[in-house]
Amino acid sequence: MSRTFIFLPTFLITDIRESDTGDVSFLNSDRYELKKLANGQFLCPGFVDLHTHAPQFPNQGLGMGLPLLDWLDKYTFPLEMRYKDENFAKKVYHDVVKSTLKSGTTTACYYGTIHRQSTTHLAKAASQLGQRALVGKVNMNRNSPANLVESTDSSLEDTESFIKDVKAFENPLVEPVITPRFAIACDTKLLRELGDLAAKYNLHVQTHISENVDEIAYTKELFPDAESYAQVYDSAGLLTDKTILGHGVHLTDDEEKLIAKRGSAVAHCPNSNTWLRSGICDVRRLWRNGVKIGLGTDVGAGSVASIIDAMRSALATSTNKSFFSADYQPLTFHEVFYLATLGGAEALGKEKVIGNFEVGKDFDALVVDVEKSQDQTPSTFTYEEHSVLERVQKLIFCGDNRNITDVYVRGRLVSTELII
Ligand SMILES: Nc1nc2[nH]cnc2c(=O)[nH]1
Ligand SMILES: [Zn+2]
Repeated sequence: MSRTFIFLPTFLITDIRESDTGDVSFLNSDRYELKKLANGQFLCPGFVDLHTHAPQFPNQGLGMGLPLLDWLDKYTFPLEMRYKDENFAKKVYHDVVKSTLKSGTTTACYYGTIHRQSTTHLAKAASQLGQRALVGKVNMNRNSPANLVESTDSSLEDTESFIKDVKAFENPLVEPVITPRFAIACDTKLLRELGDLAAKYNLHVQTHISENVDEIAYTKELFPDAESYAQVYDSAGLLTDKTILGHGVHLTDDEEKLIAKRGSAVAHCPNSNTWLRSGICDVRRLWRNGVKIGLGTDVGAGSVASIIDAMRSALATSTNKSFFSADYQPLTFHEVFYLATLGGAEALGKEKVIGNFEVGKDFDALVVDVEKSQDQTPSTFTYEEHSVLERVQKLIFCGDNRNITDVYVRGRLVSTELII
């Protein structure tokens, strides 16, 4: 049975429905575009990727198995240095945005590099290709290779210029985000001034927290007076209800409660946590402590840029955790689907705009196709009798980009431009 969906030029989801008799002739006007879903297709809310590094895409799949700090030195920092070259950045970033859109990511939180102009190219690519995006110029003023260390003043000046550059696009879908890399790479003064900038411009903040045990030990050495890693960010005014903290694998209960109290969110990045052997994040404990959570791909520590993979990895890691903790209930496919959509929207405070198809929200949507096909385009094997819920399971457990036929952001079909 195919069904008719109605797309309105307002870009909003409306409550106009096909009449009971199936008569849609009243819609034969220029105001509406009718699309019939083919057998096996269903509409899915667009995915939210809460944490990914656009400059690291060329390194996908490299250095897996190294611990975080060695991986940064050996693979990540040498690549990020190359983004001093704006032409290199422009080319990579265009492909990155095309690739994440093709993966069904309608909203992405991107880290750039320390380079202001190159990171502006990333924001421009998202703006031109129609993605909803939060884009951050990374701040680093210590404990990093010389080519990636900024002075405190230039880091702040460039960040403020970057904010103005992105705001000048006047695209409500693309926002600058304050992005201290992590506490190891930023001193107290820089962190505090970045907290002030976030408040001055009412911006989101993104950074890393408690991903790896050596990282936590080094942070404690650098901030001996802080009660905890979370406290370092909190003292700088960086824990707000617009903050997204990447990972949070080894947070204590007290830290989780502080994060919840401030209204900050955690980006759960299970693929990355596996390949850098960082650990297994206890999503249920974060929920119990009241922390908002969504999913992140964390490319290039994560090897796959797709939130479908992030859902599958979240299921796999929580299942593995349950083997060793008898009372641990693995996540369900319903729960990871929530994390990939509405959970991500709530983490960003955008739940009134995106995350599902409630009337009045923007139409950020994917046409998903899980029907078996001669030409092997979709990657699943499905018969007509499979219900929509079964098709959703197939997408999560066996699907990939080939199952995403169309991508809409705020009612605009963006996937037609995505032939890479
Ligand atoms: N996974 C990951 N963790 C980090 N911590 C600081 N920088 C990074 C990064 O680029 N990737
Ligand atoms: Zn990261």
